[in-house]
Amino acid sequence: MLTVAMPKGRIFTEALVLLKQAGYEIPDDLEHSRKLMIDVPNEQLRFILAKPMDVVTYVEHGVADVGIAGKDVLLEEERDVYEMLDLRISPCYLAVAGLPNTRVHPIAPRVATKYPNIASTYFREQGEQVEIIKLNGSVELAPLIGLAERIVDIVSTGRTLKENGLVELERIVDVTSRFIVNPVSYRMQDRAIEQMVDRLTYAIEKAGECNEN
Ligand SMILES: Nc1ncnc2c1ncn2[C@@H]1O[C@H](COP(=O)(O)OP(=O)(O)OP(=O)(O)O)[C@@H](O)[C@H]1O
Ligand SMILES: O=P(O)(O)OC[C@H]1O[C@H](OP(=O)(O)OP(=O)(O)O)[C@H](O)[C@@H]1O
Repeated sequence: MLTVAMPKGRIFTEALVLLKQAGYEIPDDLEHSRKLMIDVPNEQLRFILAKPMDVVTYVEHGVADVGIAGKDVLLEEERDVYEMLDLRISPCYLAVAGLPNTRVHPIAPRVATKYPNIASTYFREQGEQVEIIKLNGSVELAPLIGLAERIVDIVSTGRTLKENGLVELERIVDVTSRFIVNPVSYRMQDRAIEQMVDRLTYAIEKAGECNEN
């Protein structure tokens, strides 16, 4: 049996569509109950439902063999997992944003973000020294209230930036969800995992063809 760590929230629905396209039987419980661990004996799968940032932790520790995680999460913390597939779902990107005509503080520029590592690497590569302020959400609030001049955050439709009067300043990196695998599971359960990779690859290609038409 393979244990699959699924991210609750935004990615979940799109991931289920992909799994269904790959021909997996998805029980109603997975979509509609509050259960966090659901077995699908016919498929030899156990699903666990975790916060998106925690999926990688479950897979890294081997309590889940495989999982689905945003590239943003994988970039933020270096983890010992294999990234096997770009599932091409939940697309968005990480960007630097601020109020229009943002004046960066000359001595102590501050950047608020949920992604302190990605942000500090980015500004270091740009040759800019900044103070990173870690937030857990509602990051767009920071420039409005004077906590930081700039933010690094996810942009998808751009609606949150727009409705808060912020503008995108620089685009950092594109993000989609990835299929990740525990390295030991990959050795011990290679056939089952390869089969899942093949089925998902087929579903990704099928979804790609549908988008083209
Ligand atoms: N507009 C978006 N905002 C945030 N994440 C997005 C967006 N579009 C796609 N994603 C992807 O979804 C993942 C986050 O999903 P979600 O927002 O459900 O989790 P979360 O932010 O951890 O949840 P919560 O808001 O409950 O803390 C990201 O890691 C990213 O890969
Ligand atoms: O470009 P958009 O389509 O508006 O999406 C981007 C927004 O969505 C996410 O926030 P979320 O709703 O997850 O809330 P959070 O700020 O609490 O993380 C993200 O952090 C942005 O704020």
